Amino acid sequence: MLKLDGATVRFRQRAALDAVDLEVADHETVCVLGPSGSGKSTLLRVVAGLQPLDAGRVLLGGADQAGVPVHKRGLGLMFQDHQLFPQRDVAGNVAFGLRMRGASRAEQAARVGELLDLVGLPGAQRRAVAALSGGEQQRVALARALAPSPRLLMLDEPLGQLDRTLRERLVVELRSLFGRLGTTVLAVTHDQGEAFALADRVVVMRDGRIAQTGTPLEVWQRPASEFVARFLGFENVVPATVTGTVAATPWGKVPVASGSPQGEARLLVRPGGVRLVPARDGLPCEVVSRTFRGNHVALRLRPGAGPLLEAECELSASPEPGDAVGVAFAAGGVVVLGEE
Ligand SMILES: Nc1ncnc2c1ncn2[C@@H]1O[C@H](COP(=O)(O)OP(=O)(O)OP(=O)(O)O)[C@@H](O)[C@H]1O
Repeated sequence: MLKLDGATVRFRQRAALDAVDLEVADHETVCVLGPSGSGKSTLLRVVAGLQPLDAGRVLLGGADQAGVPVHKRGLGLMFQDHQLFPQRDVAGNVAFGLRMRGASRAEQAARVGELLDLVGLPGAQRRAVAALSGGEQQRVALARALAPSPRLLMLDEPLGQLDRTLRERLVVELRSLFGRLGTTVLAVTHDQGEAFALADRVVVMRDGRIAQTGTPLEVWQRPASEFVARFLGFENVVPATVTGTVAATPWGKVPVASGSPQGEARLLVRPGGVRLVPARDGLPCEVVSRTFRGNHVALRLRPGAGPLLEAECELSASPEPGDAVGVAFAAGGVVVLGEE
């Protein structure tokens, strides 16, 4: 469906996109994630035809898009800077792309009704856009982008303005909607929770390049590098020397999976791989803090040597700050990271 082939954009000397290769298959939802300035918006703008390439190609359905203007690419755009038209009502906004294509009034009305049902705003045709909540406006923007049945739907921070509860609900609705419609989606977000909930595949960007691509589970379980691990919020990363299935670290010996890369490496211990045991049976640590996180407790532990350790435990088994605990490591929660 979509292919980027060595896509490069430079602003002055700096590459905002640096020879990016990316493919999105029919019916696939791909989320591009990355810190501010990593090139996410530039990537979307290049695909939309809003930003010319300095090198490389963008292909849609196998056809090179060089010289093809935005409105001829068959894309649905829901961008932060593409606000709704405040002077038009909901129906006027949703029908925008249909009018541009010369659809009859009857066709427009039927399609608008269908789309408002789809996004959970049945009967909202005549409502004023300014009188809608943020979440409702977001749904109208989505209906507008979907109206002309685009071959590729592109979303830039689709739920960026909304509060967390609404975002979490909408993300689930969006995923099921895209599944039902068979829409192909390329979305950009800096919120990993959103990307992981929405995507079939995530692409993590760093400085205009792809740092890792994989299913949400693959990236979460096996971050490719220290950059990706830290971007995902993991903090237990230390230097290590791996020999067989054991890594020597500042926290002592840590088991690693057989087949792990050998020698000097950076090592990630996911909080789930840190098990609490009686103080005399493991690495002795003091509990520095604990934070309730819904169904578990996040702990910060200070070992005798090495950096602080993040751990997780059940609500009912949680020690208190100041308590002495022991730590054992589980190989299933340990990842030998690749080179940056
Ligand atoms: N029009 C422009 N002129 C000059 N530099 C630009 C322009 N647009 C983007 N850049 C630079 O290109 C780099 C990538 O920007 P881009 O907006 O693609 O990042 P992003 O990952 O979308 O960031 P954010 O999450 O903050 O929106 C940044 O260093 C940015 O400053």
